Amino acid sequence: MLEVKGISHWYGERQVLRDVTFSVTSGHLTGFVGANGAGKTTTMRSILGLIRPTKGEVLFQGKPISDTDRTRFGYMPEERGLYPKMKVREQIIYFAKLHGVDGATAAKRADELLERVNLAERANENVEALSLGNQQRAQICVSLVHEPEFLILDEPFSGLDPIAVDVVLSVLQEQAARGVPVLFSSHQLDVVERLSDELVIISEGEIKATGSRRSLQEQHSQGLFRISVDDDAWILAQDGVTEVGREGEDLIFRIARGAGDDGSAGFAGDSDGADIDARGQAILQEAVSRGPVRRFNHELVRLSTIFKEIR
Ligand SMILES: Nc1ncnc2c1ncn2[C@@H]1O[C@H](COP(=O)(O)OP(=O)(O)OP(=O)(O)O)[C@@H](O)[C@H]1O
Repeated sequence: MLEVKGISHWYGERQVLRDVTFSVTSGHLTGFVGANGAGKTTTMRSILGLIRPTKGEVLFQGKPISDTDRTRFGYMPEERGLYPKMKVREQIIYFAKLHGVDGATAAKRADELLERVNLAERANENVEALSLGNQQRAQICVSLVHEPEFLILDEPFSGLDPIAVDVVLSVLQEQAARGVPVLFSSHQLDVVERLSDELVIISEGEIKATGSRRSLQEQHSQGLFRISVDDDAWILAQDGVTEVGREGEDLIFRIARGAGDDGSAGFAGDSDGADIDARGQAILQEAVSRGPVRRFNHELVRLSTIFKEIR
């Protein structure tokens, strides 16, 4: 496990990280999400020892992280780090040797990895001859060739086509399944929603939320419902009910906490989750009495909505 503890960082007068604290555990992918300039790269560079944060520390397996630990990390930098004029396979072998892997093992692993990311046919081309997506596949091979104990990837999915996203994703999932903690940053919420099990959300240098994607979504989904009926105007006229969006014939609406105390939709009283659910049920019953209900369910909030709410 890797723990980031209370990291704050200033560039000159400007504070860009504020008491950043989170951990990355093994067995799954952790998505590090934030808008451009939120502080993801600065945090990752602090973990890697490429910058020394003004305050705070990073622990690996419970101890302050050392340079030796870091040689066992795999890193994919945002600016990518390949030599344009070197052949793809040679380059993977070169980086493996830099990490102390012997030549024969490096060659074997390079071939396996190139096969794995569907790049074997391009193995003997110069990096600069490859598309950006293929360069990224090569970069993934470089970050994995020394069989790292921790993987840290800065925007590994940006600029990839859907097939390449699936290839990179399955490679990362294999690593996670091997027990390697994987931290990847992204500003693409749709990608993160699909890919990561654990989330760390950062905004303007501050951690806004951490936890499993599912539990964060559930936490932010209280009072959110989806219904499909012929006429739904009466629902939106209820106290505390607001429209969140529409998809086809479906209305997605939220019942506010503490709403309905005037008795609308039948319920007064406490503002807890059970009460909101009861109000949802009351709306369903009324909808059924008014005509056919094609769909009614609790709606799980999209990550993009959570992101807007907590930012
Ligand atoms: N070397 C530097 N000197 C001064 N300011 C910097 C430096 N590097 C980054 N910053 C600033 O620090 C803030 C955080 O940047 P950082 O690159 O960590 O964000 P990010 O979340 O990775 O963004 P992006 O998604 O755009 O890469 C930004 O406002 C950025 O302009």
